[in-house]
Amino acid sequence: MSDHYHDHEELSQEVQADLERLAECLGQLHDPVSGLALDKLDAKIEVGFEAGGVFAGITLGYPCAGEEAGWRERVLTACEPLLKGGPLAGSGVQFELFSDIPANSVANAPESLRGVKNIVAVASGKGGVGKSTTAVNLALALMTEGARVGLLDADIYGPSLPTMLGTEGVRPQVKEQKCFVPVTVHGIETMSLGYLMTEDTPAVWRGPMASGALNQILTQTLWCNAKSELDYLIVDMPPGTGDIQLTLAQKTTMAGAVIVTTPQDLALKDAIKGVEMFRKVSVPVLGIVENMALHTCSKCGHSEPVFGTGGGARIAEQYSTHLLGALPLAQKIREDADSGCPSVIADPEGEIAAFYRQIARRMAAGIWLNSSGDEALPEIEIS
Ligand SMILES: Nc1ncnc2c1ncn2[C@@H]1O[C@H](COP(=O)(O)OP(=O)(O)OP(=O)(O)O)[C@@H](O)[C@H]1O
Repeated sequence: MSDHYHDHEELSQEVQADLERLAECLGQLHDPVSGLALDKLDAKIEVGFEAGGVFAGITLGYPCAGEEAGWRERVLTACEPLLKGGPLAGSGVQFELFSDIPANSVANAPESLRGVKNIVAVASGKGGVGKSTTAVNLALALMTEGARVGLLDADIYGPSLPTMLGTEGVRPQVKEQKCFVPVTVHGIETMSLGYLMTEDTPAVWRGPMASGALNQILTQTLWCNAKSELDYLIVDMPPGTGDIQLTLAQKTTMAGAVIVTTPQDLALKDAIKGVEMFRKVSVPVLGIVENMALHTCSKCGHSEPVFGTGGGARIAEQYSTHLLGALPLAQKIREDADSGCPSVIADPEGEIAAFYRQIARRMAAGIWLNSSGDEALPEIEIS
């Protein structure tokens, strides 16, 4: 991890001792996403004293811009007792939150995927449950939390990403006659079979031939270059749990999978098949997203669980995974997706964007925990 602060002054022993105590206090603060104390996580804590002020830095392994204000408050509260007396008395505190996202990529990945740190599948056992809407908003939410994100629309039966991102009719550039350059939109890098289809694309191409084309855009898209890498590549998987899904999961060596479901029984049965499919190929299931969980009447404000309740949580418990979050059945989610400006971008401060950002942080924290093991100790640096 990079050092954010450096030695500037010789510190007295008293100041050193207080900074050590401060680092210890910060180590006991709980990360709200994983629920674990920093000293149980592979976090980095930096404390220092310079020009009469204390600085404190915390580095987490997932993008967490939305948690900054909360962390600032907790850190300032933790610092308070040490600033009441002793050598640090009366000092101001400068706090910064950083993220350093670990890579779960593999050595034998195709060249174009080598700079991609984490590939995450968004899948559903059943069609029409809102998998693409979730994948698009999740990718954008990770970006707004501070990550560099790519989104691959692998839904060969009906690529919907161009509609949801307002990129219909866009054609990706081709570099050196062999690689596609992803289309940058709303701050993320995107690629879709939809960018290569025209209205005249024969239906057959959408079936068996499309799976060949899918393999091609996966391995021949320039997701990264020498100057940049992607923290996450979100793959909007084709619905179902057939051979295409299985091959894709195996071929790309994924950091994890997110299963989208609605709460009704039929969708839940299919979601279980999805969980089992990823288990079979040793892809960790990062959690379940329950979509269209509650409907709130826009006239009277009454909320109803149209498709039943608690199904996502039950599967999560049964299969020892997490319920990452639940989205309401909201006209706004559909309207935003249809208009090419998904809710996370259309209303970044709104309640729906907050749901997606929370899901994104939970998912990314899950990848971090998987890659570091829960019991890793924090790196503490005092300067
Ligand atoms: N939470 C929601 N509230 C309201 N509408 C939603 C919600 N989630 C998705 N939708 C709408 O439901 C429809 C289906 O969503 P989407 O295309 O994301 O599903 P999918 O599971 O990817 O479908 P497919 O299997 O066909 O690819 C879209 O019109 C979308 O805007």
